[in-house]
Amino acid sequence: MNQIALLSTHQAVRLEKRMDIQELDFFYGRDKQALFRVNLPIYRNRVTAMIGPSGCGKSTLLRCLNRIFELYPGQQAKGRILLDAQEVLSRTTNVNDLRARIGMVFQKPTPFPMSIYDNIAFGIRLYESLSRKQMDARVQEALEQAQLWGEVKDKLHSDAAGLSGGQQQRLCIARTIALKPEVILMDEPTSALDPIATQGIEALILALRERYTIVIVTHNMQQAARISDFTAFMYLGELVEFGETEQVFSHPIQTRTRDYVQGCFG
Ligand SMILES: Nc1ncnc2c1ncn2[C@@H]1O[C@H](COP(=O)(O)OP(=O)(O)OP(=O)(O)O)[C@@H](O)[C@H]1O
Repeated sequence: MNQIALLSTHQAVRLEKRMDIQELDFFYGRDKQALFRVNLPIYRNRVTAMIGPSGCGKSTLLRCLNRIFELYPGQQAKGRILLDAQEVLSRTTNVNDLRARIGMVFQKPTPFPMSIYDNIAFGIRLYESLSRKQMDARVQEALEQAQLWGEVKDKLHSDAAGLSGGQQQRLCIARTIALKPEVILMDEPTSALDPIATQGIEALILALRERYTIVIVTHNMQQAARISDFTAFMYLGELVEFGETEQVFSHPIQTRTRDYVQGCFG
């Protein structure tokens, strides 16, 4: 088992790596290199935030973790990414299975044009054939974990487009959870939401940490400070600093990190 002891501010805690990014380079076409030799551990049952100014490579890095970038021609990752012992970037890795193990939630809530129930059931049907009763239970479990069940249980067969923005984003999280992922990637999941809906999603992320490993890209440094255990600060495609969130924000080691978290640029 891949464990390390890390001395946190208050206590020594044992951490287990769920993913490990090693010497990762990323290219958009031939000429544009967007990531440079990134090394980063992702710890199990922790929230890792990626922060940094616009264009520094946060989303690119996130999109490498489940190989979603491969949906676009000309994009290439070089280096190594491990999910436990599995080589994420290997040609022999089945990307559909990988994307079930590593789910993704996007910036804008993107419910499918179908009922609330079918939004959840749709993805499950691609991977498993469940009886109606089993499917009902899975849909309910996913909506409960996403803290949406109470609000939608009486209208499961209504169009998902009728939900509020915050509810739609929780539905997208439920859709991801329903596939029983190990890791959930979130790319600016609250940037299209109002402050109340944002609070709801932040509380949900903290609750989900009990069961899942979460990686979140955020522009919002307060958000990173509120909800993450670890923070990675990126700049111009390089990982400048990685550490416990409290350390990165209160006692950054690198000058560029300090300038960024103190709002000197960004
Ligand atoms: N499809 C693309 N083709 C070419 N270059 C791209 C493409 N997508 C992103 N880039 C470039 O790659 C670099 C990293 O972009 P990326 O979107 O990962 O940054 P980011 O930190 O997530 O930015 P933001 O916070 O603005 O979303 C930038 O220089 C960007 O212009």
